[in-house]
Amino acid sequence: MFFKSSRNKKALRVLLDSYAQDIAAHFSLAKESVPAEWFHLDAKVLTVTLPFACQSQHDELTRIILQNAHAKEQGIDKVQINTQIPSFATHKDAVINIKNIVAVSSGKGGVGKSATAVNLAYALLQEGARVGILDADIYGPSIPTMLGNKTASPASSDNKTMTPISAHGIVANSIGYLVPEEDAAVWRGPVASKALLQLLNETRWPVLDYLIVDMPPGTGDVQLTMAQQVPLTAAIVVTTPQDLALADAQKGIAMFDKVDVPVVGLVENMSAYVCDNCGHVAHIFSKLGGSRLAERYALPLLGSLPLSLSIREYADAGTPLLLKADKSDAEKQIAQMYQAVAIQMGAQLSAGLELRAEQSSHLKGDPIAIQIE
Ligand SMILES: Nc1ncnc2c1ncn2[C@@H]1O[C@H](COP(=O)(O)OP(=O)(O)OP(=O)(O)O)[C@@H](O)[C@H]1O
Repeated sequence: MFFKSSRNKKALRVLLDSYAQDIAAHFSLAKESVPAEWFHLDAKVLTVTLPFACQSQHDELTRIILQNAHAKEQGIDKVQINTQIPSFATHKDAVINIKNIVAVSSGKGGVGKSATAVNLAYALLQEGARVGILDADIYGPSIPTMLGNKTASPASSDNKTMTPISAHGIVANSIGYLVPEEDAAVWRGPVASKALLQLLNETRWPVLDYLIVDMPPGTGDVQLTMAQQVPLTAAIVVTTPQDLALADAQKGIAMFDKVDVPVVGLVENMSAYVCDNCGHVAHIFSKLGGSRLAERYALPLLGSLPLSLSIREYADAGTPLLLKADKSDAEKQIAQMYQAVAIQMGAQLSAGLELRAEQSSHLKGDPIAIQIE
């Protein structure tokens, strides 16, 4: 080992402290959220094991660490960054093979909750996480459209459980794959909640780091029951910046508070429109609403996404914008915004939540293979 004497132990503490500072600053975390256990030093090689996926940041993190004055002093010349996403504690028992379930919700309809859920799922995948998506929007399932597989239907070998649908590296299930839209649209609340629990528990999920749940819009009894019955790790509230949507987003925050599910952050969608021709920025749905709401509730603003033709076109065409190989500059910017949301979500979960006492007893299957097309 590199540090042997007590004097060197002190040097090690100083070194790790200084790395913790660097990493916390990079991810906008408090320094206390970056514990010494993330670091392992062996001779001149520093291994950093992060509890969230951030593949796009590994090179930058390596650069930051190697440039750290203490690292230079101690002759560290190699950095290895690993990802090990843990399972965070929930009030209800975990679902088999799912480490963490994150609800994407909105107080108001049509604010872009499903588009956010889908793009977040692919951003998490690109950052190196294993991801599934569950469409809980029983009354208006749009995930099959956004994944481009409306006519798919989950196979069942035993008539009891379903194999989720694979879509460009993630897995999904939705009531939209199972029954005609007009049938589900007339279900009463208890039937809708039961259908969601069945979808969740009777799907044979591979081992997933995150299952993203696209909740039905609103904060009524159905949403409350769903939030209560599903072992949610945390929730994200999506809003547009105008007053009406913000008022409903507050109801969403209050709903999760009521059922003791932490809100990991807000996403402001359709925050501004940038004209493709002249670059003029128009705040169609008002300005800064998301950041003011985040401030009021002391919640992280995970990201602000523009009103963008590309977001709509890719979502409606069922082709993930994030996975497109030859993105235009504008598309690259949007992809980076979603990646930042994904990284912040993971970082904030690790900063704010306790670990599940039993990490692996509910993980019984094979992990989904990460295949980015
Ligand atoms: N940032 C954006 N820019 C442009 N169009 C968007 C954006 N976000 C979502 N959309 C589009 O707006 C429409 C509604 O989005 P979406 O279905 O995601 O909303 P929702 O909040 O889930 O709706 P619902 O209340 O029906 O569940 C879709 O056509 C989607 O492609």
